[in-house]
Amino acid sequence: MAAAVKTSGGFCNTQQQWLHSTRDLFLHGSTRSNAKECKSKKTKKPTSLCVKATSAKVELDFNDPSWKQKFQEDWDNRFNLPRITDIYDLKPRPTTFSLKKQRTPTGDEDSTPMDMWNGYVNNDDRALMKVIKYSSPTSAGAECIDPDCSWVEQWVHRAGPRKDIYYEPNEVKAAIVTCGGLCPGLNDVIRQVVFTLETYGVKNIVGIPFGFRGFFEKGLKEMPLSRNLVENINLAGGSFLGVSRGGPKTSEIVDSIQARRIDMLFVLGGNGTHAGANAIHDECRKRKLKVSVVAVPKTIDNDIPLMDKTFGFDTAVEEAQRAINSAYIEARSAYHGIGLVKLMGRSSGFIAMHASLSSGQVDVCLIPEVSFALDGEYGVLQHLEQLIKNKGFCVVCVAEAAGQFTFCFQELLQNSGATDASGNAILSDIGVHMQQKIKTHFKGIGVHADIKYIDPTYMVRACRANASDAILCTVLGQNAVHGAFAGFSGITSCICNTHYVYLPVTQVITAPKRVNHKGRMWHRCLTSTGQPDFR
Ligand SMILES: Nc1ncnc2c1ncn2[C@@H]1O[C@H](COP(=O)(O)OP(=O)(O)OP(=O)(O)O)[C@@H](O)[C@H]1O
Ligand SMILES: O=P(O)(O)OC[C@H]1O[C@](O)(CO)[C@@H](O)[C@@H]1O
Ligand SMILES: [Mg+2]
Repeated sequence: MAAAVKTSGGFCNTQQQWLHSTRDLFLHGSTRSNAKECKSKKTKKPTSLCVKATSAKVELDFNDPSWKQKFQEDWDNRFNLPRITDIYDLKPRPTTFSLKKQRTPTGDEDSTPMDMWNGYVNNDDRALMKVIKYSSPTSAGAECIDPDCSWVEQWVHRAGPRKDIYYEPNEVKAAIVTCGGLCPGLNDVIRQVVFTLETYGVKNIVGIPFGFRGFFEKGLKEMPLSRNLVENINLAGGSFLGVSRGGPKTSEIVDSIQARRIDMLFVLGGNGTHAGANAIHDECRKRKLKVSVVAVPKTIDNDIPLMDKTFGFDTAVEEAQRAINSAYIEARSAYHGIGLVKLMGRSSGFIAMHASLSSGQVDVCLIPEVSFALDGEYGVLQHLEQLIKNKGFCVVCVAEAAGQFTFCFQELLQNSGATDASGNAILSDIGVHMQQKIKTHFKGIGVHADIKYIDPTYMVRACRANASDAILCTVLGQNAVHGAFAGFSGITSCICNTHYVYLPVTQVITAPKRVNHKGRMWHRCLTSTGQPDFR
């Protein structure tokens, strides 16, 4: 049987545009490069969310006894980490990274590594990407490779310090850049990258101001960084270096990297930034530059595939549930109160779903992955009417992309086709739209309704990282530096299945991760809200 596989956990009956399972990433590689449905309806131009799949697609014949081996070989090829030694003939040297430092009689630290220390990661160490073996494709949220769900094994490379390194620390110039929108934890990562570089013995560390623009804009000077300078930056939100969207062409960035003699570039950002980091890595390879480009996945949206979560997401959820709490208090205290909260998430509903779950105060959660009608017998407005009648008040949480970007469904709101400096589509305001619709509906039926609309927008991301994000940032930042010294480039430092790993950037820029509407988490959210199907 060829691999025209049944789709479990997809978003529409026709060919799925937004694929989210590992099985899909493997089997449907070529469907993703069909950008037809990703085109903006108005401009007919592909949106920047449609990044072409770079992974090879292997047709699997499940009657072939060696299909598992073929699958695994393709997997290993795709998840193999690119190294600077792929293009450069280099000899490694023993690492200078050691936590068991010997002390000289003067009390100064000597960075000579102790041979006996067993704290290094072997290049062949791996972590399992998936740990559930579904017995059937019909199991909730099943992600299966073959029709019988018989195969699970998928390994990725473990992150951490290696015994051998490919750079002389005292000759290294390392640069850090933070791109895209703000995200809690950016400063924590910057700080840990600097600390770890210094632990290796790097003296020349700089920050590139205001994202990729800092490579280009005249008047933006790189900032020398040191442990002393970044010691306390994690106590505040934002980015110590500044962020931006848009910016120069890849070739101009690499010209600048060459001119500045940068050996290691740490790129902190979301899916757009990762696409940029990959392009920089490719261009450096083309020019045969010995530069390690290492990304750290940042985005409150949590929409980068294959990883458990991106840093900043937990904090954003925590802040978002404060807004929900306020909406709940307002709604509960008003006669026929309706609390409405709109939460960020450019193309996915993770923040809305998790904040709804964590607050436990939401009656209706609306996300872009699940279509819904506002009007009609089974629409949201009819349900709100019932809630007001039965309970006296209610709370609605809507993701900013809800009713938009659904591709497979009827969209509620049309976008203007306008894009931001990075090429991301600018969304219509679903919150304001819903507020108006609710008002009109209740007026129309002659029932009093007191709507309190809260749009916390930038408040969920302009804050300092919470404890769990701070730990994640610490580990990811340190591992990014270990990855660069180990000679990897074009990788991202992330967490998969609770383990810290490196993934090739090519594997995480195929398409944004979206909530699996057939997955257990969304079903838990529905159990919590008690909302019906709005179609
Ligand atoms: N496909 C691409 N190729 C090269 N560079 C890109 C690409 N997409 C985006 N970039 C660059 O990456 C940077 C950040 O992109 P973007 O504004 O989309 O934010 P992001 O990294 O996705 O983060 P956020 O989650 O905040 O949106 C921008 O400077 C943009 O020019
Ligand atoms: O207004 P800005 O800074 O361009 O960013 C808004 C977008 O950035 C994010 O915070 C992260 O991608 C989205 O949730 C949101 O749509
Ligand atoms: Mg993005």
